[in-house]
Amino acid sequence: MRIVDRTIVSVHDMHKRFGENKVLQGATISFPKGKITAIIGQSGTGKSVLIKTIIGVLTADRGQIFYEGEEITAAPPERRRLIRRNFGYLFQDSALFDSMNVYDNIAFPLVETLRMKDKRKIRTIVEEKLEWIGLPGIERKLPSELSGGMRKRVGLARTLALQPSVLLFDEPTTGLDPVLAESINDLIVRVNQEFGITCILITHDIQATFRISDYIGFLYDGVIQEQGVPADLVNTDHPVLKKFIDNSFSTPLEVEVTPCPDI
Ligand SMILES: Nc1ncnc2c1ncn2[C@@H]1O[C@H](COP(=O)(O)OP(=O)(O)OP(=O)(O)O)[C@@H](O)[C@H]1O
Repeated sequence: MRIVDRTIVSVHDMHKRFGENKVLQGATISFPKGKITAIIGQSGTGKSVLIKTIIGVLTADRGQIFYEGEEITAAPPERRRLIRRNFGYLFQDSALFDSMNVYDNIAFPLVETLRMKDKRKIRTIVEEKLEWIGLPGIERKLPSELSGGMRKRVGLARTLALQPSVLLFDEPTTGLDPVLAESINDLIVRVNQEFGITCILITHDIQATFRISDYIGFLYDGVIQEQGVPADLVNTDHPVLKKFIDNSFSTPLEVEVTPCPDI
């Protein structure tokens, strides 16, 4: 494993089972600060479960999660809640409130989570974020009036309004046509480059993953089997990962191989 960047979030020896279904069986992974890291693996291997334990939607049976060196899993509930404010999450279905227009959807967490009261400030943030996602002026629209790609963008605007340090994306391009999927991938790169936000990504779009990620972790059998820069994974000796990558690419994969010092 080659990681040369400072870690912001790490998961150590994570275990999670649902009845007899042992999903995570000692998963350990580090997420370098200010980088894009993707978790790949076959369907049903527990990628969503892993990121849901990171943001606290699911509670792990065993294991530790650290943020900036502080163990979230050992922190008292109030402290845990505060630390997790640094995390944003873009749900697969964007999770917008259907009965609220775009403005209220984006303003909602500012009022509810940050207890912001200054209406002018809230308006400025909402307008800024809509501008940034390339959809200015849609404040009055309802989610039902938006396309799938637009809903994803609005979901992203809402998450960005809270200024997270770490943003987790669960299948951000699923259900979108290739052009829209590409535009969402571009936005992930922009989120990372313009705001320096650490991005954690799970996706079935393996081609895009290898293109936009700085690091990739391969989850199999409840464990992160390998983590490294894309070129490391392409050149893996791990038979299952090798097969997974071969099956994911119909055309030969081109990954720029840059020298990367070992630590
Ligand atoms: N809340 C839950 N209750 C019971 N079982 C669950 C729950 N959430 C996930 N699972 C099970 O955990 C396993 C891993 O699911 P998960 O959604 O994390 O897989 P995944 O790797 O993200 O798959 P995909 O790539 O298809 O989205 C599956 O067998 C799933 O049925």
